[in-house]
Amino acid sequence: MYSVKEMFYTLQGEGAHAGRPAVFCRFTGCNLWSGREQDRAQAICDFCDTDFISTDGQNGGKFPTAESLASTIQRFWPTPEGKPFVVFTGGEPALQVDTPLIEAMHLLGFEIAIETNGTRPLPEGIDWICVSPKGSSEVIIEAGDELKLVYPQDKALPERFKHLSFSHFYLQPIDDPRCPNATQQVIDYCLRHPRWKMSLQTHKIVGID
Ligand SMILES: C[S@@+](CC[C@H](N)C(=O)[O-])C[C@H]1O[C@@H](n2cnc3c(N)ncnc32)[C@H](O)[C@@H]1O
Ligand SMILES: Nc1nc2[nH]cc(C(=O)O)c2c(=O)[nH]1
Ligand code: SF4
Ligand SMILES: [Mg+2]
Repeated sequence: MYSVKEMFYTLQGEGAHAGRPAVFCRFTGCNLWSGREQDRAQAICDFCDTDFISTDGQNGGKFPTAESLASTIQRFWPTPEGKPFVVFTGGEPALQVDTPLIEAMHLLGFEIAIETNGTRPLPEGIDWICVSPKGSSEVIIEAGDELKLVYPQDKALPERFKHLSFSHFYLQPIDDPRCPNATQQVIDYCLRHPRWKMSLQTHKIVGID
């Protein structure tokens, strides 16, 4: 059984695929925060910008099989032309994405991306792996396509991750009222350490999902 908060068709806002049309499938639940505001201050990840509790979002629900979830995702793709693209996110999608779901999406011709905190194993076959480390948590996914670190984080400094095997290294300004100058801090860090690039949350800038 897969538990999905919401699904929608939009442009990927972040990272190397920013601007690319994609179906977003947001799973419920996370291993680094309960999702409840009263638990935020104690959470390993305390700056999350997302509601991932329960299946009450747009097109959310429970899906008993990989095929039923895959065919629902396919319905959001507008045309048979081109390569359809799905982004699995959450919450923490690594808690639910499994081999049957990867195989079902590939059978429908989809390219598959994941946004993960990197603390849980992933099934084989995901086409684009984005790892976004959180605070003091241990990252076990040490290779992938992009490492996208929310910055600044006291307990997750960029130096800890720069040796890992990723094709792209991004710093994404933290969207948090406690840190109003995060974008300038990212600019300054990238200019001093040019292996890092800036990732902006462009969907928030233009006002789309
Ligand atoms: C909501 S998370 C879900 C996927 C996964 N749990 C993770 O953390 O990567 C999706 C993306 O949003 C980023 N993100 C979450 N809260 C943010 C914030 N306040 N400011 C900037 N990026 C944020 C995460 O780092 C991650 O790259
Ligand atoms: N447009 C858009 N792009 C995104 N990239 C990562 C997102 C996420 O919440 O995982 C996200 C999101 O929520 N919306
Ligand atoms: S790990 Fe991801 S989903 Fe979980 S609380 Fe942090 S940003 Fe949100
Ligand atoms: Mg988001």
